[in-house]
Order: sequence, then C-alpha cells, then structure tokens
Amino acid sequence: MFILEKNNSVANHFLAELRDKNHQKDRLRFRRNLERLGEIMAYEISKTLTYRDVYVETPLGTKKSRLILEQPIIISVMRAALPFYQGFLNFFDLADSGFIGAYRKEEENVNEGIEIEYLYQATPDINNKNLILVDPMLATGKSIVKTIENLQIKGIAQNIHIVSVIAAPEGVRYVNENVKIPFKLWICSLDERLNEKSYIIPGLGDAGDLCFGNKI
Ligand SMILES: O=P(O)(O)OC[C@H]1O[C@H](OP(=O)(O)OP(=O)(O)O)[C@H](O)[C@@H]1O
Ligand SMILES: O=c1cc[nH]c(=O)[nH]1
Ligand SMILES: [Mg+2]
Repeated sequence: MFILEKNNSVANHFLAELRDKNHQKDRLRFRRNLERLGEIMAYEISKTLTYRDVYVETPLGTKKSRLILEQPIIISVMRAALPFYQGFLNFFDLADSGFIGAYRKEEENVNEGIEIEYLYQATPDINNKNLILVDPMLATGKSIVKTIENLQIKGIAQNIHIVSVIAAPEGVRYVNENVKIPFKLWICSLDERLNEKSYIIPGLGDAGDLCFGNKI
C-alpha cells in the first residue's frame, strides 16, 4: 500500500486544509484541494506505467523522449470522486474514463451497517487494461468492492489501482479480503477507525456534501 503522507511534501498541506472545518466552508477550495491531490496521485501512479521511446523534433534538434505506452482507464465513483477524478484527467489527458453512480444507503438500525445503492455504470472496454479507480473516501470499503464486482461482469482488467484520499483501517482490510484480482491500493492518508455511522474518524466529514451540498 502506498501512503502519500509518509513523506513531507506540499500534498500534506492540501490534506490538512481538506480536513480543517474552517477551510471546508470554502467549497471551491475544498474541491480544488481534492483535484490537486488527484494530480499528485496521478503523478505517483505514472511512475509505475510502461513507456516507449520516441524522437521529438525541437526547433533546434532531436531529443530521445518517452511517452506512455498505453493510457490507463480512469473510473470515477460519483459524486464525491468528481474533483479528485478531474486531477487524474488533468495529467492523463488522453485516457478514457468510466463513471459509476453509487452511494451509501444508511439504515435506520446502525447495527445493520450500510448498503450500497449501485445505480449507474458507464465504462469503456476494460479487458486487459490498466484501471485507475478513484474515490476519495475508503470507509467500509463496500463502495469500492461493489464497483469492482460490477466491473468484472464487463471484462477482466489487467491491473487495478485503487486510489483514495483518506482510508480507514476497516476499509483497507475489507478491500484486501474481498478483491480477488490483482490490485494496488494508493492512499494519501490512513486514519484511526470508523464511527458507529461508518464515517472515518477523524476523516473530514462527508466528502460529497462538502463538494456539492447535502443530498436528500
Ligand atoms: O467505503 P464506503 O463505506 O463504501 O464509503 C465510501 C463512499 O462514501 C462516499 O460516497 P457517498 O455514499 O457519501 O456518496 P456521495 O459521493 O454521493 O456523497 C465516498 O465517495 C465513497 O463512494
Ligand atoms: O467519512 C466518510 C465516509 C464515507 N464517505 C465520506 O464522505 N466520509
Ligand atoms: Mg457522501
């Protein structure tokens, strides 16, 4: 598992602002910080891709350079993933994208845990592709696992990068136990635990609501 915050960088500044309830009042800044972390994680993942040599003509000569051999497919779990996804798209600007509509349905009885309502899936052909599955919050892990199960009905990816901003240990465990195909987990920060409503503690609150407002 890759954890971005282990090293000092400007990313930790963006993360601190994301979590800070005073900064969260600025919705534009909240979304932009998610986008910036998406860009940084895209850069980190780009180090694992395969490249091909090309010769680029400058106005003054030729330089041997490298281009990404095959673009990954970026899959975004709406809603909260949208700004984070935009960061990936800014860097992998030639990549195809897929969109998943899923949300956590909170039950009256908290002991029953949460169910995932999975409503929408639009993806390109994922067979033998490198997928980058982006969702800023990995809480119980149920949204990501359900997404991967449904994607597998459509094809068999070569490899999956699961990317989150904040993860709970419970979600990391659930993903490790339930995803049966090759994957790598990339997170910016690992938190303490889930609360009784399956929110990440200390986390940042509800990422979707902070980006876009409450949903009914
Ligand atoms: O690991 P899990 O327990 O499944 O929780 C993570 C999910 O929760 C958030 O979405 P949410 O259901 O709040 O929907 P939203 O993006 O529309 O706010 C987040 O974007 C993840 O998709
Ligand atoms: O803490 C959490 C858990 C799931 N989704 C969020 O937005 N926040
Ligand atoms: Mg939400």
